[in-house]
Amino acid sequence: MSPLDREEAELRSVNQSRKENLLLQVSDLSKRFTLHEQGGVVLSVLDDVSLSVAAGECVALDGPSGAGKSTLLRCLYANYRADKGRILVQHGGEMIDLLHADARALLDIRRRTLGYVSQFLRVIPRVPTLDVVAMPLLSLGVDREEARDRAADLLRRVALPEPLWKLAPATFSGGEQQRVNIARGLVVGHPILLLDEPTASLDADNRARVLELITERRDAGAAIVGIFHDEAARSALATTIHPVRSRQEVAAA
Ligand SMILES: Nc1ncnc2c1ncn2[C@@H]1O[C@H](COP(=O)(O)OP(=O)(O)OP(=O)(O)O)[C@@H](O)[C@H]1O
Repeated sequence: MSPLDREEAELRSVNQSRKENLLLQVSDLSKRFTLHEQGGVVLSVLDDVSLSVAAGECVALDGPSGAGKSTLLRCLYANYRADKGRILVQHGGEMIDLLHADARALLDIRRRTLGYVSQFLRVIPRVPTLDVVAMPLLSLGVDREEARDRAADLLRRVALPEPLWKLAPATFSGGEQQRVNIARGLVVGHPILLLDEPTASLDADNRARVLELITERRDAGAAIVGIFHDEAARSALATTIHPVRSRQEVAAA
């Protein structure tokens, strides 16, 4: 393909994204790991993955253990750098390719547009839960009182008992930590959400609360990509199932 043809194809795909209100468009994404400490073995995990997510859609990544679901989610958050392909994200009215975004642009995309709820809570020690949840809003410049009010609303929605709000979450149970993680991940109201097993450690009541929250976000127009091993979560949330099938091709160095 000549540079001119490529430019034209890119323009066509950007215009198409606008028309369909695609918030995330992934094309031909590949990722390999080179295990330098194990003889330089190369593990080919993602091979030409393409998917797109419009406002109000939830794509569930499906595939056996080791297929590359978490790797794909991490690539979409640019935690892992994909080797090839495009990850177009609608940010500030433009489609921006995460693979070519510089550190400053990436930070802004993560602050405003792209939210990620990992499986486990990672926080700065000794910060009270209410501030942990309010922090993403503070980093956007939201006033402290308003940030804390919005954090409190979410902690109420996930039924985290109020006496715990002033404590740091390090000693909380697995399910409590997961609910803090979800509250923090949803507090900004990012238009694109990446969810890695958001209900894995929750009992039935708390799972239902969290699913209701995420469903509300989806129906309000968020574009979601998630891993949901939990069948109840998947059937409540997914509008599309996207199979992930790693070829698990291993090559010697
Ligand atoms: N940082 C890394 N370095 C080397 N290999 C990795 C790395 N991260 C993932 N892998 C490999 O990539 C493959 C896919 O892993 P991944 O965690 O994405 O699978 P998954 O589909 O999410 O599995 P599960 O459902 O068990 O969580 C695995 O073989 C794993 O060993």
